[in-house]
Amino acid sequence: MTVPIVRTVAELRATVAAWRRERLRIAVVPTMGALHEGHLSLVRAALEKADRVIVTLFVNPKQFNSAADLAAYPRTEKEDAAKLALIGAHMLYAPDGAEMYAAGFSTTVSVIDVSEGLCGAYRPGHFDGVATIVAKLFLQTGADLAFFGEKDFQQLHVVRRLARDLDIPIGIVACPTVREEDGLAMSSRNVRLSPLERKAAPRLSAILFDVSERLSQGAPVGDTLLAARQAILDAGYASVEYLELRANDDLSPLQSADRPARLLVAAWLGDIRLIDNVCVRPEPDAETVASVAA
Ligand SMILES: Nc1ncnc2c1ncn2[C@@H]1O[C@H](COP(=O)(O)OP(=O)(O)OP(=O)(O)O)[C@@H](O)[C@H]1O
Ligand SMILES: CC(C)(CO)[C@@H](O)C(=O)[O-]
Ligand code: BAL
Repeated sequence: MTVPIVRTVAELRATVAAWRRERLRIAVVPTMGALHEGHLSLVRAALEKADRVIVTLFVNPKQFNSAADLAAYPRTEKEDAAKLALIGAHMLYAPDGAEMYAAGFSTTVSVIDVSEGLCGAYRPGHFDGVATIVAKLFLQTGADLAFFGEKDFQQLHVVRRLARDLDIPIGIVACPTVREEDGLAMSSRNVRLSPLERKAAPRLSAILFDVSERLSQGAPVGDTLLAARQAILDAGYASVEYLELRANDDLSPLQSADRPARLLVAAWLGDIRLIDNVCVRPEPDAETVASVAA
């Protein structure tokens, strides 16, 4: 089994046009490759909701803040294609840099507000790079639906705002974070952790879950987050960039967990930057709302 690999916008458009003539529903799953179960969960979710699923693979230089991080980013296209073929994706769209950014490329898509603070504060220009490439991928594929992981929670908000503000007719679907058995959020960068760092890594999610529980029971936000920062450092992390409570729906800063919220963190383990987030006071699901109303 193989998955067709498409390298050019022209070939992508020709295939999409043929699918459109058959009135097929098309989904896109943007990635930077080095696919793991987190990515595959997005592809499976897309396969459930659409007739054709395009997975994109482009290590986007415009969203990296450091040349070393870009150079070290894992590139495993052959293995990625094999994984996608196995689960039945319909296309791997893997353009090269010149196809995406032709000579003289001069446009930046910049989403304000939701891109400020959190990762936006520590990775200047990052979300401009993300918004620019995601806008291109949406317009190139013309997909009906796009699937993103909650692991990159701020990115999810940026992409939703981008589609809304630019009237791009695409539904953004959020998928839950997939974790290793020990709780570590799956990430392509995890392979760069040393064995010792990999052992320490899951303390981050354990602390997040613990703090989330305490905040939803009314623990004071300031003191609880201060103690949690120290606990992350005690677990072997070199530094904590941010550990913040934000509103689930618009990412505004919160001083108390009196509405559905997210606890978001970025921390360095050795020279690897890890991010994670968990919900605090999850939104009641439709069934709970119905039973309370009854
Ligand atoms: N553990 C995960 N669970 C669910 N979705 C994920 C997970 N990891 C990544 N994704 C999603 O996959 C898509 C592509 O992400 P990306 O290729 O950057 O992978 P990554 O593992 O997040 O890599 P890295 O964070 O090291 O750049 C994004 O929508 C991202 O949110
Ligand atoms: C959305 C994305 C593929 C854009 O390059 C990237 O930011 C990612 O992998 O999350
Ligand atoms: N998952 C977000 C991609 C990045 O770290 O650049």
